Amino acid sequence: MTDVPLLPTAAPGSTPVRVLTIAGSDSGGGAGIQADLRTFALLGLHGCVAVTAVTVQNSLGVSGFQEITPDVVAAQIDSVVSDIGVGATKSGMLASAPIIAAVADACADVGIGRDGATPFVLDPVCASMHGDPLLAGEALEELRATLFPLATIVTPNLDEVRLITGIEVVDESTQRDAARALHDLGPQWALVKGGHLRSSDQSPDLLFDGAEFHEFTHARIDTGHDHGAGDTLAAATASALAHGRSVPEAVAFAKRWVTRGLEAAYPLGAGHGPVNPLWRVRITPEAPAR
Ligand SMILES: Nc1ncnc2c1ncn2[C@@H]1O[C@H](COP(=O)(O)OP(=O)(O)O)[C@@H](O)[C@H]1O
Ligand SMILES: Cc1ncc(COP(=O)(O)O)c(N)n1
Repeated sequence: MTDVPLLPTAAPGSTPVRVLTIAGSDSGGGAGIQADLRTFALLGLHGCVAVTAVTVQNSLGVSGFQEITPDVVAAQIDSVVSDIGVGATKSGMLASAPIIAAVADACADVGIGRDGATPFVLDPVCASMHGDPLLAGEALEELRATLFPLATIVTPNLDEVRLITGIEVVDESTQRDAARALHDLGPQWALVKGGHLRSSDQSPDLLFDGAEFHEFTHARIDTGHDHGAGDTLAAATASALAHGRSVPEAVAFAKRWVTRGLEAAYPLGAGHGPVNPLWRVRITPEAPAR
């Protein structure tokens, strides 16, 4: 099992480091806001949420979703930041162009993003792992134009890289091309995740800041239970950034965290089970399986 050095935790009774996720709800509990909150809690952070959409989802796929109105999404961000304060923010499913525009305005207003004080991890979620759309097609341009330039780091998977840049990543060289193209869209750092690089026995994630490449890799884990892997990686990155880690340190930490979660992933329902951060909870004696 992968060794994960953990983040410092607050003493009982003292306020933990806070972090905000702007994302959709997954009724199956494996991805989206639920994955983010599992990661935040098990790393000892206090997670706040701005819900963008409620999906009807289980291990087999997403059968529908209801968007939250853009003004309510923006108001959640403002409400949390003005009172509770957050050390970092991550976004996931944003559903539509009007929600993206409202998120961009709200983040800029409260100092979230590369020119503000609060680091912003932008996971440009376009579809679920089952291929069900989670972002309107016409919203891609809004994402590129308004949120990419605000991001401290963007974390697309290879399908999202293709949609955003038109580049098909098949090897190390095209992964570098994609990182350059993503960086040109304005984020401080671009991370091209290699989880979908099925031709490799590795899962190489490539980080680029316009000058230097950093690679984070691990041997590919043979599991069909990888639901929520991207959300978990982005949530752990935001958690480490909230603790003041640099971007390369935060990604290195998050890569180990998601790898450990993939090693401990469990079956759920008839489809894909989730990445599992619950390995952190050690209850003895072990409960019998149900
Ligand atoms: N089978 C696997 N073995 C090891 N790491 C994986 C595997 N699948 C995904 N990962 C890692 O999980 C994280 C999420 O990656 P990816 O699956 O590409 O994103 P998404 O969940 O957004 O589709 C990345 O760090 C990736 O390298
Ligand atoms: C609400 C929500 N957010 C994000 C994902 C992506 O996760 P995955 O790629 O594992 O399906 C999802 N399925 N649902």
